[in-house]
Amino acid sequence: MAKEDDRFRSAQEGDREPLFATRRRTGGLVAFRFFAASVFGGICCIWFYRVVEPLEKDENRTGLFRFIWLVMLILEIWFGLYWLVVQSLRWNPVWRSTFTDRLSRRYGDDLPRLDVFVCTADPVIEPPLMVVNTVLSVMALDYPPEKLAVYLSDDGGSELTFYALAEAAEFAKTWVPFCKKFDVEPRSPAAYLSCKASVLDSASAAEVAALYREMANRIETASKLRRVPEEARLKYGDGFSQWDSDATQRNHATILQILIDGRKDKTIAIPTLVYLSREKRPEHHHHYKAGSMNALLRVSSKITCGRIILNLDCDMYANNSKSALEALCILLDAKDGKEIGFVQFPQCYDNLTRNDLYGSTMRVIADVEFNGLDGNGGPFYIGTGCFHRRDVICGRKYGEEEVESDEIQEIVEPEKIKSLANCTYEMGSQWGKEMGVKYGCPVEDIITGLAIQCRGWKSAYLTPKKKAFLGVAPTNLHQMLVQQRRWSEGDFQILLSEYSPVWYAQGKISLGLILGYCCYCLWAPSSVPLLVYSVLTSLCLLKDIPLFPKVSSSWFIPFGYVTVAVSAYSLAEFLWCGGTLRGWWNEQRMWLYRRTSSFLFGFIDTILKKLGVSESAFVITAKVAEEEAAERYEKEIMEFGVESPMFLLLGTLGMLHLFCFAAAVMRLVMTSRKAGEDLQTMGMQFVITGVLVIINCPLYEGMLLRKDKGKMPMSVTVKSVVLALSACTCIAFL
Ligand SMILES: O=c1ccn([C@@H]2O[C@H](COP(=O)(O)OP(=O)(O)O[C@H]3O[C@H](CO)[C@@H](O)[C@H](O)[C@H]3O)[C@@H](O)[C@H]2O)c(=O)[nH]1
Ligand SMILES: [Mn+2]
Repeated sequence: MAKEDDRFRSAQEGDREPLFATRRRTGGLVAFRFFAASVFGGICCIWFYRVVEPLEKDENRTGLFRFIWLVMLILEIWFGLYWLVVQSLRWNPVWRSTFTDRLSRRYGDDLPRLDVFVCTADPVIEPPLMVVNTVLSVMALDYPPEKLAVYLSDDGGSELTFYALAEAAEFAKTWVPFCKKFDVEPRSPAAYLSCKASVLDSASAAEVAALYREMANRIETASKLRRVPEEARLKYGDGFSQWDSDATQRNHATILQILIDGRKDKTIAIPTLVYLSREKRPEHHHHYKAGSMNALLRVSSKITCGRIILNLDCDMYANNSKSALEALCILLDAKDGKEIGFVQFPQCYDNLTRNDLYGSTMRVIADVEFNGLDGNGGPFYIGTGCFHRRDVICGRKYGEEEVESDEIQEIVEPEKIKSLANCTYEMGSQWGKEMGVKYGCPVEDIITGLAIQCRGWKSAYLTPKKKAFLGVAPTNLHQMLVQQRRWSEGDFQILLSEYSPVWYAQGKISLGLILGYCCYCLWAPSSVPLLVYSVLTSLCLLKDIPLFPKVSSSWFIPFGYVTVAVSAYSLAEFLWCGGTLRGWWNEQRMWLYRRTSSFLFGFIDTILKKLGVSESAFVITAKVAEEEAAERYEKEIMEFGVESPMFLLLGTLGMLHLFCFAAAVMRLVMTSRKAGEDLQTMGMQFVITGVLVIINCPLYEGMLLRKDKGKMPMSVTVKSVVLALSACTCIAFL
């Protein structure tokens, strides 16, 4: 690496100035640690109460009651320890800032080659027009075009996507120079034209807009008809001829087309653009996105071989044209930057509604927790918006010398390169294991990032004011839950895998970072305690069994303090990250739903996979919604609509809490003489179940009141009510 850096360094003044700065928090941190200690004190009191209380008044307590008490103790120990682990994310946060002016002064246009990998997999739920907008936005990045190459990996093997990319290659000749000349932002044409419609005063802007609309029309018509226009087939014949007549999404040869070749024609000011659809055969596992990333790594190494790689999902367009320069400020920094293997930007979205009904922003994760991870050694690699050093993602350990790779030796013809993307290429090799992105895990990104960190690299988290990349967040509950199920399952698999942060990473990364990984890797198992705790609380309310100290007792203080302190802190944090009160409330609901459905299913999936019963799959998140559903999303009306076991579980739980709460209130009213006494002993349970009922309101509405297509399917509602009612009846007469 030293050699490389020397080559890029011009002997100018100010060479020693760092290209980025790292800021730590000081004042607030002490207050936070003090607060955290007080909460932990409360948690210890709760544990203590659970242990000593049954010893004190033991008389009329049955075996069942003691058993429940023991369960509560175990659960509270779990919650307390989990809370402790989560504190690692807040213990030592850092913020990075970059000096792009210094970078330009030092390097000018003498920057390393940058290869951008965009992945798409399905022309129906990832519309080609959206994909090419992402591609165009990165082609127009503020970066010397002869040093930039954009690769689109199409796991859908779709002629429509190829056609759209060919159209985009034409349009880029107008779009890229236009962006640079007028310094427009953002550089996704769709985003630019929709948000800046009023600024289109110059003649050239109007011309570009018209050109874009024509192209968009052609692409959308083709997508709608699912047919490529004949004249395009003729025009891009050598591309289309690579599709065999019997090619399908899961069974086709490698298709590789260099649409714009910056190697041959050094005068054009447009980045290289390449379409790749790796070979797929039913008898070979394709390893989802990880497989396509590795194919891209190999193929690009024979075309442009960028020293730096940016990975993007097909919906994540570049919103900030300086992001590449910002990332290079870290990767080219001669001192602290040398140990950094990758630079991660947060995953942000441009289709969010005000109160973020599905909690898609993951505000606190992006604005608090990842800075915490950075302070402990570096954020995770999250699959999109990440700049890697090529040889690091390919397997280089920290301390080893970088292989010089920046000048392309010879131009290899595409026909020769194709074999690198064939199914059999990886057989018997280290690809997917020690080389490239790892296989076998639904969150290939997280495990790959962990492996890189275990090889001695740090990573850095960059959050420029102007968001670097914007994508499409899931717009309905089911998709959200499915996505979270994949994540929780994948993270839990990592915990149990040979790369487990607990054993494998020991001594390789800091304790804080190990705990940081654990927070997410424990998502799936944390579903069980929450489920048991909430159901037990409600059922015991129904049975009139007190589980918590009397409201008037001093033992109540720690319970009250921990609950209030933790909620208030989470609310403050949420507001501080720019959220709304409603948004926080929605987030709490999603917290509950994720945990009691996605994470539980993720947990079960993982166990089944370990037992060899099932394989985990990568369910792609749709990036489009049908019109009515999109309207409901805009109005923040919760979308159910499909029959899903996860909904059945949520519905049953919701109904169970409702019945228990209703029954307990009725009892309170009927026995009004001792109502005060009852409220004292059952107070905490009334509050917990009451909150569960209030938070479930949109669910009840969807099950019982709504008539639109997004309501809960009747079958799910009926099953949920029957299940919850039978459970309550059984328990009531137990
Ligand atoms: O067989 C596949 C499946 C998916 N993809 C692409 O992978 C990306 C991510 O898929 P998406 O359905 O959008 O999943 P998300 O949950 O939104 O993705 C997050 O989580 C994934 C891991 O679970 C990471 O791979 C992603 O980078 C990260 O953004 C998309 O561009 C897909 O086109 C492929 O290329 N091939
Ligand atoms: Mn996505």
